[in-house]
Amino acid sequence: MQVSEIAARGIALLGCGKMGSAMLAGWLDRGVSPEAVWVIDPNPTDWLRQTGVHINAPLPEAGADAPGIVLIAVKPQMMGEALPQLQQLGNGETLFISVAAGTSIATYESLLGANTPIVRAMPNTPAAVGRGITAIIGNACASADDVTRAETLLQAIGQTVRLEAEAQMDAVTGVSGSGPAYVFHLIETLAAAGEAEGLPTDLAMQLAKATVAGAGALAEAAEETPAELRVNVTSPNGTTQAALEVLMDADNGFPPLLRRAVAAASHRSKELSRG
Ligand SMILES: NC(=O)C1=CN([C@@H]2O[C@H](COP(=O)(O)OP(=O)(O)OC[C@H]3O[C@@H](n4cnc5c(N)ncnc54)[C@H](O)[C@@H]3O)[C@@H](O)[C@H]2O)C=CC1
Ligand SMILES: O=C(O)[C@@H]1CCC=N1
Repeated sequence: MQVSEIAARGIALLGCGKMGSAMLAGWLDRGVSPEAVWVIDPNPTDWLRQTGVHINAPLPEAGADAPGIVLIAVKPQMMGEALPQLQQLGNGETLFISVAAGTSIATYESLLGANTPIVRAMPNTPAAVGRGITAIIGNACASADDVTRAETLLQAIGQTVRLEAEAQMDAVTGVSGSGPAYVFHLIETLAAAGEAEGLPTDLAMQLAKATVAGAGALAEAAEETPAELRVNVTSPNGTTQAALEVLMDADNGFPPLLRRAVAAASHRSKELSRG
């Protein structure tokens, strides 16, 4: 199934910030007609205005002309204000897809009606360059076709994976949803450490960015596991071993630090779902 076929019945996009605009850009690149997209956002950007999509125009009414898909990409805190205008499309043919962190399927069912097909998704910001990864799960009303349509739409911004249970979404959010921020912080701190060792600021940042991007690309392309790739860099008694003795320390190294960071993100995701 092509994205343009899925969009033929119309897509309403609620919220067109970082995530919404990455998805919209991916769909338009894949041949979706701007005429098929209705964006609702009180702060349309210049980029959005020049796409030719409908902006804050009245949505086609519920029934035969209703959009086939509503994609919700507002902040969880804005949901109470933003969602009521779409309630009339609940309990019908329209498939709702949400990328909001910590907003549970049960919350949408209570707002839109228990007979509403809903797919909950968790993308990440490398979506902006088509390199995101999005985990998805449908509710009991979502048919196999609904989940496939959601998956195809989200593949416009990168890979997708299907979850077995909604409960996995909190851990997914802690690993891949928030994960790009951990990697960006790794780049910042690697560059700062290079500067502390005497490198000029720009050179240290260039080295740190290229190292993280190159290692990421190698980890994805190589047949070896990340652990094997790590061993390949590490000469006995060499420089890498000296660094890894610090980083792999069981009490103060990466393992307990990342364990705590991912647990904190997952915990916050659970708190958000409780409202
Ligand atoms: N940024 C990230 O790394 C990720 C974000 N998400 C989720 O994606 C959703 C959107 O996040 P971002 O795009 O980062 O936020 P953002 O702040 O860039 O975009 C939110 C958009 O919603 C619009 N908005 C505010 N009130 C509205 C209303 N009443 N009706 C319609 N639109 C309204 C804002 O004008 C803004 O353009 C959030 O729910 C977040 O949890 C999910 C995964 C990763
Ligand atoms: O920080 C957040 O809550 C969102 C969800 C995942 C990434 N950003």
